Order: sequence, then structure tokens, then C-alpha cells
Amino acid sequence: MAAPRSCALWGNCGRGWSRLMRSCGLPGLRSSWPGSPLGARLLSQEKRASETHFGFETVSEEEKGGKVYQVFESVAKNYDVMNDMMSLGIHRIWKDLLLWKMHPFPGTQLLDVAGGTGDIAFRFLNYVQAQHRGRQKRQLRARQNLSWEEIARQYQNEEDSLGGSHVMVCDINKEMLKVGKQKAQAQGYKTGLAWVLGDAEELPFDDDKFDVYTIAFGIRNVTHVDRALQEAHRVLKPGGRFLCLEFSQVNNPLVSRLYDLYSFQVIPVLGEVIAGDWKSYQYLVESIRRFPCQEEFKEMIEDAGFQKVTYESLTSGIVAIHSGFKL
Ligand SMILES: COc1cc(O)cc(C/C=C(\C)CC/C=C(\C)CC/C=C(\C)CC/C=C(\C)CC/C=C(\C)CC/C=C(\C)CC/C=C(\C)CC/C=C(\C)CC/C=C(\C)CCC=C(C)C)c1O
Ligand SMILES: C[S@@+](CC[C@H](N)C(=O)[O-])C[C@H]1O[C@@H](n2cnc3c(N)ncnc32)[C@H](O)[C@@H]1O
Repeated sequence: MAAPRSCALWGNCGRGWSRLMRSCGLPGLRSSWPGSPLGARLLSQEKRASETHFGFETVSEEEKGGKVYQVFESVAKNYDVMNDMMSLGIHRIWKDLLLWKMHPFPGTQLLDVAGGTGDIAFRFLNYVQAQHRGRQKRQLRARQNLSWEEIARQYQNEEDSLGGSHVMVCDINKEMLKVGKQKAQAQGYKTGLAWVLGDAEELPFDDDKFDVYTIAFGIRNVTHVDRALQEAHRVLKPGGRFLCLEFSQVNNPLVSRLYDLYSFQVIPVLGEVIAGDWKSYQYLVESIRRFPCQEEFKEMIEDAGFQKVTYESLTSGIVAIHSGFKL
């Protein structure tokens, strides 16, 4: 059943220890006082720091990655249809809002981490293509005496239809990427898109490479959220933007009750009936409850070095979009 949502940090996200020390008012005590009762308590806290959560289950940090991998390996084939069914299509609106917030311009280099089956990447390509086409049209209208060849060339140059924009989809799960690539092929996305197998905690990219970093419904699944945030900061160019779409804390008591009921009584049942997979959807709803609230996640983003960090809660806080800049 629904566990009370805690806004406290979980697992070892790098701040638990310092918070504990601060709350004890004893900075640096850890190594100097191990024999005392307080020291022993602090040491056992430290031992537990290598534990984390997989939904409501306590697991070792080493175990968590494998368990998360199994979940997405198992849901990959039904992932898109499940999202439409479970959210009644609302997830599409949230993802569109992320793109409107990003407002990419032709030429933007995007890294979409935990990009899965490509929903954010495809929206990005559609958005910049529409922007670029609009710009081209305005330029063509402004020029006099163009030959029909010149006009046709402008419209047919597929390479240029994105104005140099590119999106790199990075995900740790082969099966999710496989479904994404099949979708790209079926929907005719040929240029401006690449798929890379990689871990959000150790991105396979150089420093200062991207204009925008997005992560949608991904960061909740990462073992060390602080490391993923630091990596986001590293790969962004100075002036680059971090954008995260994630489940958050509901701020309306009535919606909260309905939401709990729906999450715990309906979602796993839908998972079982449609995809034959109760456990993965139980993990989904449990992991949502484990994730920090809007304010706490904002602090974590700031701790990673981002500035001008803001967030917007959507649908009564069911999800939130956090934004920050590398300045
Ligand atoms: C394994 O990990 C994962 C697997 C995945 O497939 C996906 C993800 C990551 C997630 C996404 C990419 C997003 C898309 C997926 C979801 C949104 C699924 C997760 C959904 C929730 C945890 C709940 C949020 C659901 C919605 C926003 C849909 C609207 C429904 C509600 C707000 C709850 C409405 C509740 C009631 C009316 C009372 C309870 C009702 C029943 C017990 C009867 C059945 C109810 C319905 C069929 C829904 C009726 C809905 C409405 C009347 C609309 C109400 C709207 C609002 C209050 C805003 C992943 O990590
Ligand atoms: C709920 S899906 C989100 C997919 C997509 N962003 C979307 O919005 O539909 C979560 C994704 O996070 C990926 N993931 C989990 N841990 C990861 C990690 N450490 N590094 C990269 N991707 C990860 C999973 O493989 C999965 O594809």
C-alpha cells in the first residue's frame, strides 16, 4: 500500500552523510571518535550509506542497477502503449511542455539521457524542423526574383531541414534503444539523430559538448542521482541548460488521494493485464514515492553546480520540470 511520501534523501546520494554530521553539529567527527556510542551510530549510518532503494525495497547499490535494467528490459516492447493507457495520454502533453520550455533553435545540440524509446528526441526534431522551415519560408518570401530551382532546392535539402540541430539519445538499456531505433525508422527520422548506449552516471562524452541536456522520467531510476547531475553539468557547454521532467510531489490533498488510489490499485493491475508485468509497474509507483519533492530536488541540482534553478509543477505536482543553467 501507499507508503507516506518522504521528502528526505534516500540511499547514498552524497548529501546524507554531511546532513547527518550537520544535524549532530559535529563536523569531522567521523574519524576521530569511532569508539563512542555516537561514533558507532555514525559508522553504522555510513555502512548503510552503501544501501539504496529499489522502490520500497532496500538493496545494495551494486544490486540496484541490475534490477532497474531488468525492469526496462521487461517493459521495453509495451512501454509506449502502456504509457498512453496508464496516463490516458497525459504524458504526451508533459513531454510537449518540456519541449516548449526548451524552445530549441535551429543548431541546438541536445543530449537526451535515459532517452529510452525516443519520445523527447522525436519531439525535438519535429520542433526544430518546424522552426527552421518557418525561418526558411520567411527568408524566401523576403527575397525577390527567385527561380523555381532555387526554391525547390531550399525545400528539398533534407540535411539542412534541421538547421544543423542534432540529438543524441543515450540510454543504459539495449532493449529500450532497440525499440526507439525501430520507431525512428518507421516514422522516417533519418538525420540529426544518434543512439548511444551509456550510463547517466558516467556519460561517454567530452566536457562542454551540448547546448541542452534533458532527462525525462529517467533520473528516478539512477543509483547515484548526484553523480548523474554532476555528469550533466560536465557535458554541457557554458551557458547550456539542464531540463528534467520527473514525477514529483502532489500539492492538492484531493488529487493526492485519488492519485494514490490510482497508482497503487490500478497501475500494477494494468501492468499485469496489458503487459503481464505486475512487478515492473509496482516498482514504477514505489519509485515515484521515493523520489525527492520539488524543493529538495532543486537543491540537489544546485549542489551539482547549476545556477538559476527553477521548477514548474504540472498537473497538481504529479510531475515537475526542473531547469538549471551551467554558467
Ligand atoms: C517501469 O517503469 C516505467 C514504466 C513506464 O511504462 C513508464 C515509466 C515512466 C512514466 C512515463 C513515461 C509517464 C507516463 C506514464 C504514467 C503517467 C503512468 C504512471 C501514472 C501514475 C503514477 C499516475 C498518474 C496518472 C495520470 C496523470 C493519469 C490520470 C489519472 C489520475 C490523476 C488519477 C485519477 C484517479 C481517480 C479518478 C480515482 C481512482 C480511480 C480508480 C481507482 C478507477 C480508474 C481510474 C482511471 C482509469 C483514471 C481516470 C482519470 C481521470 C478522471 C483524470 C483525472 C485527472 C487529474 C486528477 C489530473 C516508468 O518509469
Ligand atoms: C521511464 S524510461 C524514460 C524514457 C524516456 N525518457 C521517456 O520519457 O519516455 C526510463 C529510462 O531510463 C533508463 N535508465 C535507467 N537508468 C539509467 C542510467 N543509469 N543511465 C542511463 N539510462 C538509464 C532506462 O533504461 C529507461 O529507458
